[in-house]
Amino acid sequence: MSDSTSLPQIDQEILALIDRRQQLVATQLGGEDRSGGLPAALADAEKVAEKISLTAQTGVSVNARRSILRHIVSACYQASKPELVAFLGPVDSYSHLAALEYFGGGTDLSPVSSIGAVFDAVSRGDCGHGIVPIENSTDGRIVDTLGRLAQGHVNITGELLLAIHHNLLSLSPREEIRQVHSKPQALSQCRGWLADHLPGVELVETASTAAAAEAAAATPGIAAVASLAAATRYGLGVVQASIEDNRHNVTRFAVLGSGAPEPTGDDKTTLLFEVQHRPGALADVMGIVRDHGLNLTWIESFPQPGRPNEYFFIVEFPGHQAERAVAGVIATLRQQTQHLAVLGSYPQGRKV
Ligand SMILES: O=C(O)C(=O)C[C@]1(C(=O)O)C=C[C@@H](O)C=C1
Repeated sequence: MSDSTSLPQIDQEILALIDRRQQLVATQLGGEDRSGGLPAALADAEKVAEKISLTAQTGVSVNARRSILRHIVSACYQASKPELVAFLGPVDSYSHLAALEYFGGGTDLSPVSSIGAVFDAVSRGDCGHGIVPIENSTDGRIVDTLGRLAQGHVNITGELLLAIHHNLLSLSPREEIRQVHSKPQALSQCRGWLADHLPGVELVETASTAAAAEAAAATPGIAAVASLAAATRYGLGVVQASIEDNRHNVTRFAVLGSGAPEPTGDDKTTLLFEVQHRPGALADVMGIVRDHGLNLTWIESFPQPGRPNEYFFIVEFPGHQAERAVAGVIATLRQQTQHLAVLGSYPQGRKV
């Protein structure tokens, strides 16, 4: 066989194998919520890529194997149960990078212009899932996300922890930068660096870091705080890489949907509730969680719009609502709090 005939033939064989794989995925998925299994299938594909790479002495790199297999896995899911995933765009925002990591590059991703629009797309059913930032290790909670979670209508079905490295991007050299644009959270995560290196330069808030990159690409003298992927996409120079104040800057993303994932043995549960306006009410809630042997991993309070001195609380702890201890906490809290909502029990997120 000559090279010119063998390569197309191999490509045909690869595609035929992918079709075979997709048919198997379609059979296995049946009526199930496809995204329950997708992150696990992507993780399995990564293990296969690593295992094969250990025995193969030559050939394509581990990274290439990893991304090819991940793409095949998500494309098979997409072909078996098509759906759209909404994220805060435009493309190459951190939310986009989180969506690619969680759902793989074979899933159809739909950019929208705000966090609220992600919630709208999922609650209206235009998109099967959405992904939104919920908490950052430097800057804390993402208020827009908590406000919309409090309104109900969608569940949390998964999470992902993404390492965030910000970059100063521009068409211009540093000395010609007059304005720095970005999402308030990104500006805040770099405020020390910006104060030290660009004192007095105007900071301009945008709807997302990728929207800032678009603005920087349109006008010399404007810089954006955004991802390296955005630099490539929008044709910007990297004036300075890694300008986040905290080297271990991580943003936790919540995956939104309407389903309820099955227990995996490594899950967490998120609850939202109001407590009565009396001394010790919140301490009582914490006591209930402790008495069931559970360890609170997150607690946030935020004001109820239009009701002074009244707060929602959001708490997270390990375990699934199908497990006895978690079910016990939920049942007791239902009696002792107001408007308790289980926002979701879902697999603990991995950090990438
Ligand atoms: O603007 C983006 O690129 C986003 O995806 C949003 C967002 C956020 O609001 O936290 C996500 C991750 C980073 O923390 C900075 C910005």
